[in-house]
Parts: sequence; C-alpha cells; structure tokens
Amino acid sequence: MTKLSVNINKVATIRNARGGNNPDVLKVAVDCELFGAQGITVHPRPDERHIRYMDVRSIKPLVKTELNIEGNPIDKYIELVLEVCPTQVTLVPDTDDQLTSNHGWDTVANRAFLTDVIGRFKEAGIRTSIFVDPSCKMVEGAKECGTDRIELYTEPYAAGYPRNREEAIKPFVEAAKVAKELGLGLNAGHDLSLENLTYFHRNIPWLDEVSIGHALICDALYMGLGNTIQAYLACLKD
Ligand SMILES: CC(=O)[C@@H](O)[C@H](O)COP(=O)(O)O
Ligand SMILES: NCC(=O)COP(=O)(O)O
Repeated sequence: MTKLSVNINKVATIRNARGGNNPDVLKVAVDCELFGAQGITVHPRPDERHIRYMDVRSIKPLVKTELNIEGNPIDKYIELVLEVCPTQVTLVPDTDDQLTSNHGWDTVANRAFLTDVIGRFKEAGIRTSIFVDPSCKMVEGAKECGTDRIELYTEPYAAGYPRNREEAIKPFVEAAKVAKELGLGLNAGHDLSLENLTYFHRNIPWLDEVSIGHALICDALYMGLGNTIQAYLACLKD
C-alpha cells in the first residue's frame, strides 16, 4: 500500500501572506487526516516563509497518522526534529534562499555527514529518509549511510510526463528497483499531481509513500480539500 502524506507548506504560505491565522494550518492538518490522508508532511525552512518551527511543534500532538518533517539538517532543524520526534524525518539538501527543493543529496560526497545525522535520528527512534535524484549510484550511497528509506525527487518525471511519460519514468523505475534490492523503503515526491500520479504508482507499485503539496492544494481550490484527497487516494489504489 502506498500512503498519501499531504504537505501543508502551501497552506502556511497563504496564512503568512496576511499575518493572522487564516487558514488555520493546524485545523487543515487535522482535516486532511479526517478526509483520508495517511500522513502529514511539513518542510520548515530557515526563514520560516512557509511552515514555521512553532507550527511543527504544535502539529505533532494533533497528528494521528504519520508526521514527516522534511528539511536541511542544519543545527536548529536537527534540534527541532529531535524535540518533536516525528514518525519520519526526510533530509533534503536545500540552500537557504532556494525557491523550493530542486535536487537530491550527493550521498557519496556527503556520506560521513549523512551517516552521522541519520545515526542521531535513528537512535531517537525516528524513521529516516534521504531525498535523492533517480540515480542508482545515489540510492546505493544512501544505503551506505544507514537510512531506512529514500525519497525520489520526482520533478524531472513530472516535467517530462506530458512529452513522453515512458521515457520520463525510466530512471525512476531503475532507481526504485535498486532501492528494493537493497531493502530500502521507498518514498517519492515533488510536483506529483492528479495528471501524473497514477502512472507513477502503476510503474512502481512498491512505493511506500508519496508526499504531495503544491498540486494538491491548488486542486483543492476547485474541488475542495476532501474531494481532492479522495481523488489522490484513488490514484494510489492497487
Ligand atoms: C522536498 C520536497 O520536494 C518538498 O518538501 C518541496 O520542497 C515542498 O516544498 P514547498 O512547497 O515549500 O516548496
Ligand atoms: N516531498 C515532496 C513534498 O512534500 C511535496 O512536494 P510538492 O508536491 O509540493 O512539489
């Protein structure tokens, strides 16, 4: 079964535009679960322009499914994750001024650092995932770091899908096969949508989780949050 984790960063972005508490990010997290989401993802960035560190602290006791905290493991992020103790932590190599995540880790060059950080989170009982490009070498490198899972960075798949989906999926299937052979859990995310999700899942049915934010929140403007979550869940049916 592939779980749907809803990334609520975009909800926080709208709230932050006016400085008040509308929409209420905490209520949205709870409602996503009521509507069928099997996880909540948050991605706090150092400038807190999306979800804030304080939001993450407040969300933890409310989430009844799985809380996934994504981000670059700088010191204050590591402290936050160890304090909140989510179900899963996903390490993403973002720079501070990045518009959004746009690449995975070089798991070979950063092996010592990643091994150390992964070890600290696992010692605290937190499942770990490393965000990687669809490269067999990077998946093997992630395994060497001791992580439980990887998350495939799916933007290139989403970008290539309208032109040639057979070509776009190829490196992802290869990387996913390597992950499976190595016994790594498998997540995927970035720019997945109602257009491209079914095909991705059909070709990699052993996916453990997808985390989806941007397209899902955009769809919810037209379809409503409940209908939208149900539509995404339907793409993940076995
Ligand atoms: C790692 C990843 O791909 C997502 O967390 C993505 O970066 C969403 O973040 P924003 O919606 O805040 O851009
Ligand atoms: N890990 C990917 C994620 O959480 C959401 O990415 P997107 O759907 O907002 O591009």
